[in-house]
Amino acid sequence: MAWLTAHLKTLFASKRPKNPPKRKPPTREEKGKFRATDDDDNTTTTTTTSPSYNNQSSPKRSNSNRSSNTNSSDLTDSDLLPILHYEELHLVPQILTEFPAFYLVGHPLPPPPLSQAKQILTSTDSVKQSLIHPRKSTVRGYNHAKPSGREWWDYSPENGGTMLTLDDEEFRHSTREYFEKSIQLLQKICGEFNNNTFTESGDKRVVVPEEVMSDIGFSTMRYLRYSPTILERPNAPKMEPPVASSSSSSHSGSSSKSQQKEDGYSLPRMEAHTDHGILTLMTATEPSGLYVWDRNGKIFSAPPIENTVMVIAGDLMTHFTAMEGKNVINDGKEAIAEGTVLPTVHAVVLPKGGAERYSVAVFLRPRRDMVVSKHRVTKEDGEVVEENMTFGKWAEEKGRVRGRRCWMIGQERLSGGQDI
Ligand SMILES: O=C(O)CCC(=O)C(=O)O
Ligand SMILES: [Fe+2]
Repeated sequence: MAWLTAHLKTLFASKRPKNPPKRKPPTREEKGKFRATDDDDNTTTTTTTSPSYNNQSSPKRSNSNRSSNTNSSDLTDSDLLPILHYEELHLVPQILTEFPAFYLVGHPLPPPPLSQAKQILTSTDSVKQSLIHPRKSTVRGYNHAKPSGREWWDYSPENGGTMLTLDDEEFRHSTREYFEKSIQLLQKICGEFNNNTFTESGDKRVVVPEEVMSDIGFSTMRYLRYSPTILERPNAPKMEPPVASSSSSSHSGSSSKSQQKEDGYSLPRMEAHTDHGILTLMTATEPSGLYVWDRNGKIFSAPPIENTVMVIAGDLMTHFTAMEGKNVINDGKEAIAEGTVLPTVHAVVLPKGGAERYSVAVFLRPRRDMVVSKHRVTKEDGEVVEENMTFGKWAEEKGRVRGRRCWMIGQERLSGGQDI
């Protein structure tokens, strides 16, 4: 992992421009709240990270809530992600510049639909087949990445969530309800960016376009299953020694070719990546195996914590919070200010032991035709023109970056480069 950390450190060590988007700094009291603190004498066994807003109701992080491959006694306060109360959403813009993720407690969401994830992802093969999108979309309906031991189903909000779904009223109802409430919550968080970001002259700055708050755009919800049984392939030896990976793993599907060259010794996983959209809300079953990276390459374990959801930033949030007048696509690192939220690099590696993991991820995304930025293009005759870059094009372009699933700020686009 050390080389990876070092690599990410280099990539994210951006110099600080002089003209960052301004936010009112949190008060001392507020700062104390979003920094996780131990509130129990027995720090080696509880490693509690209770924000000080209300110790009575604050969630405990017990050892059983920790990732099974993390020894909690090795953890210090600075290894823990912050827990925020729903009433403190105004702190999110600040928190997301300091941490790659936060847990939210006291939110108005119903229980996460993890049993629904299990229900649909353990359906029969013929049901799964019937849930595959006619044009094989990897962001609608059923998909699998067998070499990575993972399968997933994406909700289709169009037509009231009645397409590519189970013929089960209860399933449909809870799926739709969780999706809609989660999107409302993420939109509210976006509103906090607009309420708490200021221009040089002290006026409120519209960071997230208003339409993101009023339109679900191309948002979706994903149910995922990670299981060693998905990795199993006919005629494959049960266990092979580890092989240095050529790292051309697929995020979005599998082919028989990729299955053949896949390492025999592997754990169910999702490769390190950033999400396309604005914000992602996540929740999962144990065992965890979810990790997030901060802007300095520091890795945090992000196990599920009861009654909380985790929120991370996607590529577009970086774009929205870039320096005024600068553009991540054209200006790379120069567009990154202190108040810019970087996209959260995250990965899942299931701990050894054979257990399954289910997760739910709700992605807030704008409409695909939303113009994200002006994009400089050099024409054949050498003339440089500005073209509109839509969200759809942005996402497509990212997909073309070979071997990369992270939008590497400040790196040359499409430059190839090392896999991570
Ligand atoms: O399974 C998880 O917790 C993460 C899923 C994820 O990162 C994704 O689908 O983009
Ligand atoms: Fe993701």
